[in-house]
Amino acid sequence: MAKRTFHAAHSPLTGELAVPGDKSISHRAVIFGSLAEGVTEITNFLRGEDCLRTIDAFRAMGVHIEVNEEKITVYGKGKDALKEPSQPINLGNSGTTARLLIGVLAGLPYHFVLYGDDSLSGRPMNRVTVPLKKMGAEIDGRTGGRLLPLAIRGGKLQSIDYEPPVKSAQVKSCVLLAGLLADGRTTVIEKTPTRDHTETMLKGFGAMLDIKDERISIDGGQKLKGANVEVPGDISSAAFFAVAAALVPGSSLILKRVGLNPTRTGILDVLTSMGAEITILDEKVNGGEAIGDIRIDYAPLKGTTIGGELIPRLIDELPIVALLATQAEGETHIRDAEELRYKETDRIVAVAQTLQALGAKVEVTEDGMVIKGKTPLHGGTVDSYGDHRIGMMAGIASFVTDGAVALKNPECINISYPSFFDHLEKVTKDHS
Ligand SMILES: O=C(O)C1=C[C@@H](OP(=O)(O)O)[C@@H](O)[C@H](O)C1
Ligand SMILES: C=C(OP(=O)(O)O)C(=O)O
Repeated sequence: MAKRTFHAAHSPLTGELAVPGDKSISHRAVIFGSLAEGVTEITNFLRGEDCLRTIDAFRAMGVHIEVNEEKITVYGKGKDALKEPSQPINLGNSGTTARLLIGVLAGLPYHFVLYGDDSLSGRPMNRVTVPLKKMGAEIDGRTGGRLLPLAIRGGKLQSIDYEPPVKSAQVKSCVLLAGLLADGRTTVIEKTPTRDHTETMLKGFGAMLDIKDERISIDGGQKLKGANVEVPGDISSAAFFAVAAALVPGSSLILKRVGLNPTRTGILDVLTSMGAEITILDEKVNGGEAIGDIRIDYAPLKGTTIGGELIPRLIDELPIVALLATQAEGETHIRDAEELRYKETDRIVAVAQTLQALGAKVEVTEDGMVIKGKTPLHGGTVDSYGDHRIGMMAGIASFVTDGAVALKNPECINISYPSFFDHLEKVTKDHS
């Protein structure tokens, strides 16, 4: 079993770091490029395992996709050119590939079989199969179509008005993608906003959307046109080094060209409310997405309360926020975050167990956790549980532990941040 040791490193983080491309936007660029007519060039694409699964899935349907050092090129020929794959599609560990792809496949007149790794095979798919079956798709799978492997018989879909029972950009995106391929107007009703990259990119590929208050509507049958996408840095990856800088006295770190879409910047709100100094530099809009540099200056931290509409704006950052909270004066309450239980692991349990193993005081609640700070952390051996965000949280913990953190199963970090170890080495070597 592979193990990785993170030596305790307490010197300030300074200088600049460019984190890899945004995972959500990279997936979508391949999906829309494959459905579009014409060439789509994607720069700063995230070469993490999850996004490579999305490329493989469309290649299996006959889309020509070139992967070069500087860009990904998708030679889209429109959705009617997609072919029935001869083999089952392996989705690996990627929830986003699974949920968004199912929305596309439901609208194609073919048969598909989808499967994933152990983690993905335990994650709920009924959140997307329920609306798609209402639209007319035939889908079956384990436990009555709730879990992978799934078999899909796609075809003609009818439009629906649908209010997802969970706050999920994956579900919204799935229904909008199926709506694009359906007859009539499909509407997703979203009371709490979730990341809106699908809506932004659909427009960038030439589709018309009607967005009024909580209603996002799309008319089926619209043709997409290939477009170029420059993927911003992933704020969910930047969050690990932003937190590291916020943890180590004397740090002043600049994270370059990070996506600042307001549906994703909850982490910056939390860092600020806990006392860290955050400055945005050089902000601009590129392809409908805000982007800029983030400077994080260390300042003493205090506990906070995180819940409600903030949760979807930082759902993937909650593990690293929990580590931050161990070093803040007072209690931090995380509420309304039951969705964490349906990620790569039950992240409420995995975060609590990992931090407790390093000496933190974390109490698990039904929909979140309570973290008591400021608590000294010690070194130890922990497991990623195969969850990239847990593994990276453990790595960043070594900025505050009094001894080394040994991580079992570190390879999962390649899912979203293949250069994580190099970047960790860079910020520690440059400045220790
Ligand atoms: O749409 C997306 O790209 C994502 C949405 C979120 O999932 P949910 O939609 O399940 O909240 C997030 O956790 C995931 O990493 C990426
Ligand atoms: C939950 C995540 O991704 P996905 O749902 O795509 O597996 C994540 O990246 O933290």
